[in-house]
Amino acid sequence: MTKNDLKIEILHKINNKTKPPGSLGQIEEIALQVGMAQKTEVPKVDKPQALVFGADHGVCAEGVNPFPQKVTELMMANFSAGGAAMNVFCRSNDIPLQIVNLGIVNPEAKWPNVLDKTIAAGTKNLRREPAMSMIECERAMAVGEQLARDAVATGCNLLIIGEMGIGNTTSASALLSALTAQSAEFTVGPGTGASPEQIETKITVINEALKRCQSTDPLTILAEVGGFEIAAMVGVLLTAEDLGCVVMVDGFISTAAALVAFKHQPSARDYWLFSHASAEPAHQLMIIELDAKPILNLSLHLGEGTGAALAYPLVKCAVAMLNEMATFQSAGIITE
Ligand SMILES: O=C(O)c1ccc[n+]([C@@H]2O[C@H](COP(=O)([O-])O)[C@@H](O)[C@H]2O)c1
Ligand SMILES: Cc1cc2nc[nH]c2cc1C
Repeated sequence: MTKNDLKIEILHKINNKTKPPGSLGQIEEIALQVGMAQKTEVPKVDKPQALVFGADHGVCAEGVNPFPQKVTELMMANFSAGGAAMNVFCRSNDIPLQIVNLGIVNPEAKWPNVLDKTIAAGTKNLRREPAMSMIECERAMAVGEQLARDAVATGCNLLIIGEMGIGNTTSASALLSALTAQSAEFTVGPGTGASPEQIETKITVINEALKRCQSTDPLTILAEVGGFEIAAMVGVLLTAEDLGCVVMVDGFISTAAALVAFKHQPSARDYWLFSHASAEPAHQLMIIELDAKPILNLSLHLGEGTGAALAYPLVKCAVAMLNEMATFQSAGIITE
């Protein structure tokens, strides 16, 4: 069956359900997108897998973040113990959660239930030099790709991505600026609660990084101003198309990863669901650039994959609608 034939078939199925046409709004669009991604009119999202990537950022040396860098490590311990918001939401919605350490400043730190895929003890300071070498960036992307492949090989039919890394809103804003030629004044925001002075510093830091990094290649830009956890998410997002697996994108930082992946491989975008509109103001600019339609709008700005874990039940309902809801014919409802 061609792609277009499948689309017509799924739309026909949705339109014959016992409801006025289009009355389930975006739920109908989600059902269509998941069916198209899985190349079937009977898709499944009953085996989700959340992958949350943690890493530290050298740019913290510039004082761009209100919370101390050490919080990345402390939060890894919190994830390990099951106490973070993402642990709670995943447990509530029966989503298996894998935390992955891509490289925090303390190389000694190890935790139960946290996969150690350390690339280096945090990135370099992107104000002064490339955050990663191209080799490090490719290695981090390969971690994401391999985990996505392993998950799908063991039956996963929906991936959720999230991140944790103090300082990573500066990377996300820098990626947005570099990829869309928008000045840092428009792409920088409060992150975890930056003061007006810290926001000014973020803008200066990004402007200096952009002066150094003149490349237009998305993966070079990723290495220059991104982070290990962002690169790992890019790896997952780029693999989705090959796997025919939907990836649920979370907030500001994971959408920055989506922007990198989209600029590198535009066709992969059809495999991503945007779970929510982040309260970080420049997320809106990313959403416009990606022509995305976030599912939720709850003023979230935590990251970790929390928005995606919260939106997952709606995706489940969209698929259940497609698979289980009666049609006018099966319910015996005659309309003419
Ligand atoms: O996902 C979002 O929309 C979001 C918006 C602002 C902050 N965060 C989280 O906050 C951390 C980065 O914030 P900052 O201020 O240290 O750059 C990082 O761990 C992110 O997960 C996440
Ligand atoms: C406590 C805390 C938890 C987080 N989770 C994701 N980003 C975070 C940032 C902070 C500061």
